[in-house]
Amino acid sequence: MGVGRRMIKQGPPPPLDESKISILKKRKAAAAESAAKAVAAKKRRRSDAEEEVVTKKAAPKKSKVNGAATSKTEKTQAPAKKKPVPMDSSDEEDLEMEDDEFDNLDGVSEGSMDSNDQVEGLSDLEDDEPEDDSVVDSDEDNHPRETMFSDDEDLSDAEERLTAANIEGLSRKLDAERQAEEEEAEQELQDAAMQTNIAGDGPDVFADQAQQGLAPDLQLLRQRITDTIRILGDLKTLGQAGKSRAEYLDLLLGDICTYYGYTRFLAEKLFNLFTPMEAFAFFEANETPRPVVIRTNTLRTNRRSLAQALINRGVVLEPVGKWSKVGLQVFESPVPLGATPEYLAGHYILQAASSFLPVMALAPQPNERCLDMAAAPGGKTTYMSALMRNTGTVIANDASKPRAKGLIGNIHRLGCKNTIVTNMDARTAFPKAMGGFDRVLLDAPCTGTGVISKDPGVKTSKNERDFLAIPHMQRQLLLAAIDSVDHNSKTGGYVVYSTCSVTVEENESVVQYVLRKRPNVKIVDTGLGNFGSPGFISYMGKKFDAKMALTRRYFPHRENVDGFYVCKLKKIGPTPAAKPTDETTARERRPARAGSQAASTDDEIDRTPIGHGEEDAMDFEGGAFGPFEETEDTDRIERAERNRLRRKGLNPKAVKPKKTKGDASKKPAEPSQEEPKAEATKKEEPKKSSNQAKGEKKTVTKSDKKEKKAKKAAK
Ligand SMILES: C[S@@+](CC[C@H](N)C(=O)[O-])C[C@H]1O[C@@H](n2cnc3c(N)ncnc32)[C@H](O)[C@@H]1O
Repeated sequence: MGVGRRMIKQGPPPPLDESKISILKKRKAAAAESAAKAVAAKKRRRSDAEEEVVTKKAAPKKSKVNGAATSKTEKTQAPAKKKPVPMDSSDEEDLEMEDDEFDNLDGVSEGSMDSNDQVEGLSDLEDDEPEDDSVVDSDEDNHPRETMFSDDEDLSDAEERLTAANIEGLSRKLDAERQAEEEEAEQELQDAAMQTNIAGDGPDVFADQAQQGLAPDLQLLRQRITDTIRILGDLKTLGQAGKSRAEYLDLLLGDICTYYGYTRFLAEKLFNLFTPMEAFAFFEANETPRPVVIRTNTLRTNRRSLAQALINRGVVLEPVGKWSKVGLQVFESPVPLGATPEYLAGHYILQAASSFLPVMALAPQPNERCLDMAAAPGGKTTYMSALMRNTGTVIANDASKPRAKGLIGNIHRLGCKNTIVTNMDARTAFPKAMGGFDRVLLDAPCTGTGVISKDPGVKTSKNERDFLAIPHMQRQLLLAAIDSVDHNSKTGGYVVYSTCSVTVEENESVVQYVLRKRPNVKIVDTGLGNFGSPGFISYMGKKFDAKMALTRRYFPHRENVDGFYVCKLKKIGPTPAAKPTDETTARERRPARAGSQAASTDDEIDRTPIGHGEEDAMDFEGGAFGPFEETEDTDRIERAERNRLRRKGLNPKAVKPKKTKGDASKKPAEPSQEEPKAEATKKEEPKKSSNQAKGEKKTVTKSDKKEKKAKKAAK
C-alpha cells in the first residue's frame, strides 16, 4: 500500500467527518475528548502520553486490550488519545496484488507523521530519556507492567501456543462487550423512537424520498437508517400500511450506499451476511481503523525487551491480548514505527492482529518443510519461520515479482534463515515444482472485503466479475495447496486456507468446492478456540459441510480485528495423480476468463499435478474418490488444447482436424519439451468414454514419455 493510502486510512473520510455521530454514546464522548485534545500544544500531547504510561502503570487491575479488541473503556478513550501511528509499508500484507507495497518501505515515516512531530519526538526522546528510563526502572519494581510482560515470555513453544482457556476468556469478554454495545445501540433506537413520539407506529421513512437527487443530508440519512432498522426489527407494529419488508430493505440499502459510499452490488452482498442491525455495525466499523499492532520477531528479541525499548522511545503500547505472546497494540507513537532502530534491526513487523491467526492455526513445527503459497510481503512467512525457530524449510512463494522483492526484504530484515523465496504462479508451480510439504499456508488473494477500513477503494472497485474470477482462482490455489501436502507427514499433513474477505463466495464456498473435489481432505479444528465466530454451515439456501462450523470468521465490529476467515484442513489420503487441479465447471470459467488477469491465465495452464510414488499408482477413476466429471474434463481439455495451439501461433480450428486419435507424435503443433504431456494427450479424451479415455491416456502418456526420452538421448 502506498503512503497516501496510509494517510487516508489514518483519518476519517472527509465527507462523513462532520456528520459522523456514532450510534454509541461512548463514541460521542470520545469525539468530544478528541476535539479538546486536538487544540492542545505539542508538549501537552507529549505529557499526555507520559501520563498515559503512568496511568497504565498505576492501574494494575485495568483490563487489557484483548485480541486487538479494546475494552469498553479503552474504546471510549482510544480515539482521543490515539494519534495517527505511522504505518510501515509492511503493515498490511493482506491487500491483494499491490505491487508497490514495499517499494515505499523507506518512505513510510514521511507520509505518516509531520516533520514537526518527528523532530519533537526525537528531541523529546533525547530530553526525556532519563525520565523514560526511570519509568522503565520503576516498571521493573513490582510494577503492573510486570504482569503485562510476564517472565513466561521466553522463546518456548508454549509461548506461541494458543490455550483454549485464554481464548475462551477473550471470547467471553468480547461477547460481554458486544452485548453491552448492542444494548446501547438498542437504547439509542428506543430513545429515537421516544423523541418522535411515535411509539407503536414507525416514522415515515419514505417521506424524504422526494429529496432524491439533491445532495444528501448525512445526519438525516443516518437517522433514516436507524429508523428503518428499527422498523425492520418490528415490521408488524412499526411498518407503514402497504409497505413491504422488501421496500424497507431496498430503502435501507440505498441509504447505506449513499451514506457509506458502497456500490449497491457490494453493499447488498455484505448486508446479506448479517441482520440489518448487525450489518449497520459492520458498515460503521469499516469507517474506523483497527488498532495498530506489531508482532515481536522472536528470532531477534522477546516481547518484553521490545516493549521496553519502544516505551523508552515514547511509544504507548500494551500486549495485544492473552491469546498472543508476540503481539503488541500500539496506541501512540511519537516516532514512525517503520523507522525505529528496533524496526530496522528486525525486532518487529507491523502486522494486523487477524493476520496472526492463520499462522497460529497452521502451527508449523521446527524442522518441518512448509510452503507459504502466496507469501508477499511476508508477515505470515516470517511468523512461520519464527515458530519453526529458523529450522526446517519455508518455501515462500508469490506470483508478483515486485511483491516478492518486498518479501525478500522482510525475510532479511527479520533474520529468517530457513526461508527460500520463489516467484511462481502457485496454481501451476505446486506440486509440480515442489510437493510433499508437511504444512501449506494459502493466504489467498481476495477481494479485501474484510479490510475496507484500510482500503476504502474496495467499496466501489469490486464488481460481480471479481466475485466470480477471484473465487475461481482461490479454488485453483486451494486444490494446488492440498495436492502439495504430504498426507503421510509424521508431524503435519495440514493446509490452512485464509482470506481477508468476509464473503461466503471466497470462504465457505471455496472450501466446500475443494471438499467435493478432494475427498482426501477433511476440515479440522483451527485450534483458535472460541475467538471469532464459526463459519457458516448454510447461507441463503445453500448447505455446507457440517464441519464448516470448525472454520473461523472474524469481523471488525465483533472482534475489532480486520475481517478474516481461517480454515484448517487435514489431508488424509493421497491426491490421485489423474485428478487435475482445476476442475471448475464451464459455467464458472466463462465469466472468470473475461474477468481478470488471474483468470485469463487460467486457460493457458495445465494444472495436472504430478504424482509422487504411490499417487502415481492410484487408479483414480475406479478408486476411492469416484469417477471423473467428464463434462468438466472434456471442456477443460479441449480448451487447454486450443490455448496451447494459440500460444504456438496456430489457429486451433485449422490444425485440429489433422490430429490423429491417440497419436500424440502426429500432432501438428508439437508440445514444447517443458509442456506437460498430460495436456498433449488429453485432447483425445472428449470423444471417448471416461474409461476408454483413462486407459488411453495412460498408454499415450507412457509412450510420449518414452519418445521424449529417446529424443533427448538423440540430442
Ligand atoms: C493476501 S496476499 C498475501 C499476504 C501474505 N500472506 C502475508 O501475510 O504477508 C495475497 C498474495 O497472493 C499473491 N498471488 C496472487 N495470485 C497468485 C498466484 N496465482 N500464485 C501465487 N501468489 C499469488 C499476490 O501477489 C499477493 O501477494
